[in-house]
Amino acid sequence: MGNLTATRPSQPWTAPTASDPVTATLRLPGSKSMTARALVLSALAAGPSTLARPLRARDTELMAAGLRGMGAHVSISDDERWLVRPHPLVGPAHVDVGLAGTVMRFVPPVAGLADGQVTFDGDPYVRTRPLGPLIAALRSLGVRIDVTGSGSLPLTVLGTGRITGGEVVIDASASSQLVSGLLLAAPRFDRGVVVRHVGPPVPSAPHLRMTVQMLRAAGAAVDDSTPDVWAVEPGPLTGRAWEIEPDLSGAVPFFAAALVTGGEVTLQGWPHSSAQPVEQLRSLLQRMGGEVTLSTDGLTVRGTGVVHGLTADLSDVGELTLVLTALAMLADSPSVFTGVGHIRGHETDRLAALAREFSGLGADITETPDGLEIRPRPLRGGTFRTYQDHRMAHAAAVTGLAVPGIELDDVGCTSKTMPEFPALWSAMVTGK
Ligand SMILES: O=C(O)C1=C[C@@H](OP(=O)(O)O)[C@@H](O)[C@H](O)C1
Ligand SMILES: C=C(OP(=O)(O)O)C(=O)O
Repeated sequence: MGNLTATRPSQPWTAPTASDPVTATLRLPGSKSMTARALVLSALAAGPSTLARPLRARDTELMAAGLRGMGAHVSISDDERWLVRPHPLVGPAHVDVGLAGTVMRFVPPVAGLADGQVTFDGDPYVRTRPLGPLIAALRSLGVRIDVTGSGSLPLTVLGTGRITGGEVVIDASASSQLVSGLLLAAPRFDRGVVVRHVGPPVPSAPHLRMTVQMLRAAGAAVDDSTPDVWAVEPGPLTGRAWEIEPDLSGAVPFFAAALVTGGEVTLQGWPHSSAQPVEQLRSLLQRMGGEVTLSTDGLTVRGTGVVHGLTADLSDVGELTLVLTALAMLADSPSVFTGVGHIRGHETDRLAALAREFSGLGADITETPDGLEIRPRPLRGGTFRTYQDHRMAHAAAVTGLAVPGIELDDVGCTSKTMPEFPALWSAMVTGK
């Protein structure tokens, strides 16, 4: 385990401990997943688009820069409203994917539609994240790709301005993004696409539903009525005004603070109908002892200060595993999480990282092939390494509410999806 060296200087941080129940009303940044999809669909559309309240963070800025490098006009100077004016896509260009799964998997299909060469690379660790099935699928749909390194990245897409498309079989058990990437660009393929998944289950079903929903909102004809098969008709995408919802996964550590401290946290600006898995989250937090309500004020989570253990298959919501693990550490009974073997291929091997760092604080935690088993017992303060993983930092922050002296080696990794995390968190905990 252990990520390769990052270029960004690390930012040590001591997680604040809560002396009182946390009470906060928060306005949080936009959804990473919606911002990424809206940028891609807008760059491929026939007319201009706007993104209201997008996420400004490393992943989405890299997405904007990647599309801009291929010729799209993407203006992100206004925090509240980004503008995208499509323009014929051309190479040569270089796309820095950082550590972003969305950029590494959504942009290569777009590059196949560009006329010219587009090179891709990113942080050292991203080269280990699964990409092979997407490369193979794109090749079988008519895209020329040179893999120049020993793994999947770095690579060069030799775009010709068009992709034939058609039927393709893919094993997307490592990441739903392998399918989303193909679908988002597919309306612009000559024959559209029929993607058939064959293999162990595809994780993150809600993210695939978001892809289909946003494609349809942009005017694409998508058939997802057969399990594990997605068909996208060729046709123009329309430019539109995208309303980006607050990021639910980014809100989860704040909601967890309500459970741990017996407080109340409200996320403002939550829509009545959401593209994110709010019902799954509600059920998980309620089973752990929280109360989740939606009102005109927003989405509110209340806790009692007593957290219950949880046995759950988290395959739909793998990115929540880290904060739920922190909650499970503070629970009144054991927890068993399954269905998340694929998060070993996220920003770091998350199961190994969680087991290692929580063990270092005195936890009784066992890593299984596809999950974790946690038997709560008192934890002690100590160093918690984050491995460039924003959600490891979120987990450590939640633990620090109840355990004094949790020292993160680097909280700067939260810039991947929420640069303001340390400031927002400290303000919420200290009430200042
Ligand atoms: O499509 C998306 O926006 C995402 C899909 C999921 O990826 P995996 O299916 O690889 O888990 C999720 O974990 C990631 O944070 C965002
Ligand atoms: C898995 C995640 O990110 P990525 O989009 O880089 O896969 C995540 O944000 O938890």
